[in-house]
Amino acid sequence: MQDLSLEKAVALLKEHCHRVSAVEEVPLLQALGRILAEDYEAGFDNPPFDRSPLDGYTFAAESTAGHSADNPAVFKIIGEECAGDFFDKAVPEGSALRIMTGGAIPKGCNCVVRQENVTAAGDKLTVPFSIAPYTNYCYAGEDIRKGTKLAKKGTKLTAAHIGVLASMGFATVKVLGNVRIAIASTGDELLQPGQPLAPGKIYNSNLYLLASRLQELGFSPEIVGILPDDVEEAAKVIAGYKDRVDVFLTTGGVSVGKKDIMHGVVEKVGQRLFWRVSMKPGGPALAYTMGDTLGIALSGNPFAAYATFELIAVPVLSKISGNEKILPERVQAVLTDEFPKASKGRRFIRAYYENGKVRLPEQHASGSLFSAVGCNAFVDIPAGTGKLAKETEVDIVRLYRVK
Ligand SMILES: Nc1nc2c(c(=O)[nH]1)N[C@H]1C(S)=C(S)[C@@H](COP(=O)(O)OP(=O)(O)OC[C@H]3O[C@@H](n4cnc5c(N)ncnc54)[C@H](O)[C@@H]3O)O[C@H]1N2
Ligand code: MOO
Repeated sequence: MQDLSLEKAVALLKEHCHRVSAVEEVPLLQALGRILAEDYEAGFDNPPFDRSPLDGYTFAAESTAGHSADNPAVFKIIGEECAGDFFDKAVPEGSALRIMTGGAIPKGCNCVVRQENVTAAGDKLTVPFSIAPYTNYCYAGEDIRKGTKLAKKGTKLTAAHIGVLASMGFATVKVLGNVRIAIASTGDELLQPGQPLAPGKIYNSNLYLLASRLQELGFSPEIVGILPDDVEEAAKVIAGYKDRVDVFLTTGGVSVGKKDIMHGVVEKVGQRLFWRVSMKPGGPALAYTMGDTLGIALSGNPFAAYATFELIAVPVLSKISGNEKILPERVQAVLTDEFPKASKGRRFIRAYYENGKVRLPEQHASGSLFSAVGCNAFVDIPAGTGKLAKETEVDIVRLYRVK
């Protein structure tokens, strides 16, 4: 089988997506972290009425013109209004209404004075100063004007979004349907963090990296754990997910080593779609179908797993979920550092992109993860490229929201 280009590999996987998830309507309190399936717009001004920001008195400010401590303005208090009440009559000139914070300012009034600054005795209010119209006055729509775009389709809902949607009366929201994803790592060398380190062993970082990245992208993967380097055993576990998940994601065991079990697993559980993609890192990526489930088996090297996850798996997850926002974005940028190695084949290197410029860390090995921290892009280096000098214009793949 000839190596496929990255684009062809992604296209092949997309052709085999059997399920595109349906939009769900969920109660607002269950929507945190979910992805909006449509744009949300304000249907009314919020607050819906002009209101008081203080506990005090409201009246027509004009009646205080020219008044002072020596010559205070005097009003007749004709009633009171708390937040939630609605005083539906107009307040006549020379009259005032006691009002609490959040109360609707009635007709005939256009200011509020703090109760500490005035004197009330029986129904007589004494105001020892003059006050300009619309002082201490909150307008309807001060927070959100009718028609404001509250959140766009594809937004991952944060606590603040949920609060805003609640303030606009939405009891439920339409979100993209959940994509069912299971994730496992393969390798007898792997230990779970928390276990004591032992000779020849390493900790399983891939599963933590990719499961977390999936969550960043708005997915909730099922964590399968570590599968042993044993075809029978691994195949048994993976076959248990057939048709139960949309995507079964693994790392490791896809190259040509003695323990590279995923080839044997695929023979047992499904049909191979491709093996090997013309790229570094992660070239030995393997993909298969298992009934309606897509299997994506990425290389074990942590940076290879990360890069191929973004470049191969994310476009597929974008298609299944209907969330185009998570797709890596292609832009051009100018290198601020040199990359001294020639690239025989197509290569993706980690980078930090900002304002048209792209910086490179020192370490680029597939087995090194640390230097990817803080990176937010990959440089896409075409096959047959020599050393890259500073100031070279390069193609960049920007990752979704990695800051
Ligand atoms: N003779 C050849 N050897 C290799 C080739 C080749 O073409 N011919 N390809 C190399 C390339 S490129 C890659 S990439 C790796 C891919 O190997 P596998 O995907 O089979 O992955 P493993 O062998 O299982 O692991 C590779 C490496 O990564 C470490 N690893 C694995 N899983 C994890 C994990 N969950 N967390 C952290 N680190 C992990 C593993 O211990 C190995 O060091 O093959 C090359 N070999
Ligand atoms: O993907 Mo391997 O990690 O290309 O060397």
